[in-house]
Amino acid sequence: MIYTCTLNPAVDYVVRVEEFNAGGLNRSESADMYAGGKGINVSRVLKRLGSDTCAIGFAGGFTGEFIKNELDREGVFHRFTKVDGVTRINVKLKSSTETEINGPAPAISDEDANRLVKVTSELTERDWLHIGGSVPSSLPGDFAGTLIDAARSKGARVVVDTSGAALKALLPYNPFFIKPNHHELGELFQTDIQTKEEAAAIAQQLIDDGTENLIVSMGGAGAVFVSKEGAYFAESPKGTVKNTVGAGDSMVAAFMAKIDAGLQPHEAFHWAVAAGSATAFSDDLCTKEEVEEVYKRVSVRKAEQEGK
Ligand SMILES: Nc1ncnc2c1ncn2[C@@H]1O[C@H](COP(=O)(O)OP(=O)(O)OP(=O)(O)O)[C@@H](O)[C@H]1O
Ligand SMILES: O=P(O)(O)OC[C@@]1(O)O[C@H](CO)[C@@H](O)[C@@H]1O
Repeated sequence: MIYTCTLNPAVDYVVRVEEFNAGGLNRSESADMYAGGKGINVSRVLKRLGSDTCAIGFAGGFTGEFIKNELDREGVFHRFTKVDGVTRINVKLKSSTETEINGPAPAISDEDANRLVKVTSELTERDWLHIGGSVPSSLPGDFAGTLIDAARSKGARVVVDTSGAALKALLPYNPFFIKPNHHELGELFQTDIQTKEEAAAIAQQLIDDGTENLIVSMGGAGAVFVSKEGAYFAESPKGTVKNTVGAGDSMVAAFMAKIDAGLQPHEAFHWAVAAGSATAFSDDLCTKEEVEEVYKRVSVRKAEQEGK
């Protein structure tokens, strides 16, 4: 079972405004609400791809109920730790550009935090623990590490999808898989990554330090995969981009689903890029059929090794 842990879930409120006028009254043409947050997106895609998954994390208030109802509607198992506060609403404004306003997390009590640690300590060596997204500021700084220790002590495989200081703090846990985008990877090394070759060279340093598999996503420019077996480059297929929210999460879901199904990592990478692009080309997250169609249009090649 692939457990996804979203410490700070959200209702994603997606509004479309033809021409956004900052400081004026805008009327939206459409407004849609989705159960959001990185782990929740990953679980929704895993379910669509046919993998066993369960979403965990903290949820509270009417927004927490909305998320649970939506997951029930899609048949996604969940086991959230109920908190007293209200789960946030994140505004995703689609106009000529995409603007995001992500809300703050509700306060999490020590008792609720301990209840979630107990859930991850019940995993087994057949399970995965994916931890994604921002960490509520009321939690201890090393909370995600505590969850990882609890899951690892039972033999579970750990995947981390955070950024900035949170990602830096979790790298010493040697995750099985991480997927920063090129900005997030550059931020870790205080550099600006422009090309796939630069991304691969920096990713290699993290592999040398103990991360097992790493995808660097680069939006419409494609992605890079690095492991001990070498580096691969993928080109994103062309298409009409409707929504990139959750494109990265779709990649993570497809990579885990295909590894869990026994595929080689570079093959799972090919599916990951297809899932990311399939989500970018649809209004909501990708479906299995969309991923299969886009897969045929993704090209992956092994990177030349230096000196060859
Ligand atoms: N314009 C695009 N055209 C085609 N594919 C795209 C485009 N933008 C994103 N993708 C696909 O989605 C993947 C992930 O995109 P990106 O690098 O933006 O991830 P991200 O920053 O983690 O996204 P998010 O945090 O919004 O989920 C890319 O590697 C690519 O496969
Ligand atoms: O504020 P965080 O936790 O970093 O990111 C949350 C979020 O932007 O990530 C998902 C897309 O990856 C959205 O569903 C959600 O709103």
